[in-house]
Amino acid sequence: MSASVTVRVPAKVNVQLAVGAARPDGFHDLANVFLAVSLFDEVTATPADGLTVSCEGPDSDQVPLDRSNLAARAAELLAARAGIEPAVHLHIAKNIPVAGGMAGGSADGAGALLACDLLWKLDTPREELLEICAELGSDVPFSLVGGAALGTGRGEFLTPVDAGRFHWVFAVAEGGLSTPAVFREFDRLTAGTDVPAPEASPALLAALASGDADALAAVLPGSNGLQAAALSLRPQLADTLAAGADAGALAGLVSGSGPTTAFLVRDAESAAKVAAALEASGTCRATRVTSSPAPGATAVS
Ligand SMILES: C[C@@](CO)(OP(=O)(O)O)[C@H](O)COP(=O)(O)OP(=O)(O)OC[C@H]1O[C@@H](n2ccc(N)nc2=O)[C@H](O)[C@@H]1O
Ligand SMILES: Nc1ncnc2c1ncn2[C@@H]1O[C@H](COP(=O)(O)OP(=O)(O)O)[C@@H](O)[C@H]1O
Repeated sequence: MSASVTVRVPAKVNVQLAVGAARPDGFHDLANVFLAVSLFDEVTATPADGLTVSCEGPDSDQVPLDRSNLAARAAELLAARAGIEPAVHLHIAKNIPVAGGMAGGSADGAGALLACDLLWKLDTPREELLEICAELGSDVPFSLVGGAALGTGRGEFLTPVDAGRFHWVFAVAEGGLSTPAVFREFDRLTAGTDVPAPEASPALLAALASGDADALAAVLPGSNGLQAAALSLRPQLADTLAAGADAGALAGLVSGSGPTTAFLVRDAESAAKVAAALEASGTCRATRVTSSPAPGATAVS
């Protein structure tokens, strides 16, 4: 019998993020078109006496190792439902930027949930796993499912959508941005205006399904409703977006709440060139070359 289970989980970019007005519970209704990209964290669950977390990777010093870690919270919630002790060590191999708008914490939560479910042989129905994900956070259900999906409600109700293959370069910023702070800035910037109910764009969904990079590039500008708020809190991101455009990206946008920026490029060759130019521009800390769609949480051992 294997002594541990490792699950690989993708990062995401939001090709559309339509944001409604703040709800009474403080959340915002969204039309959130999620796309999983080939940048992965890995979560390994190993039997242990208690619940512990460790993390390795370039940003690992920014990851909490206590029970506030979403991976630990996932193990606790699953164990409580099953009526067992969360006796597991969770090791996170982290590649997804922390507090970068790429759902890295959500990925680890979904990864830990699946890893513990397999380790403890619980065989929890998919629907129940998705309920636990939604309890962990708005983005966590999508991390489990991956691919491409429209998220409604606060992003937790998912409908799969068609997506062709696309190539992306991500520019990782220095430091993170707090998701609640970006939503608060959205509220400040839209105060006194009529914020329409969020709706997925049929043109964007058609472009996503077509796999035609030029068609998707044409509809990406303005598709992220949090971009103005992220730029307001981090004006330097405008320089990164300009550097990506100068480097030949077909389109650029802030990834979710930022501060990572995402650049749609034509192919793998163009991705390498755009990544090199972005790194040389001095407007970002690092780059990651990816493609989409990527699968959701998947056991690899
Ligand atoms: C903005 C998005 C876009 O996919 O992700 P990031 O770009 O940060 O990764 C998500 O909506 C983030 O989802 P997630 O990071 O899971 O957020 P949660 O833990 O559920 O909520 C954190 C906080 O963000 C705000 N929040 C989140 C989701 C939502 N629909 N409305 C909100 O106002 C609330 O202030 C909430 O207290
Ligand atoms: N496993 C985890 N990985 C990263 N951050 C985590 C994790 N668990 C909890 N966090 C907390 O969540 C915050 C948001 O992290 P993250 O999910 O990476 O960003 P974003 O919400 O922008 O996608 C971090 O600053 C950190 O305090």
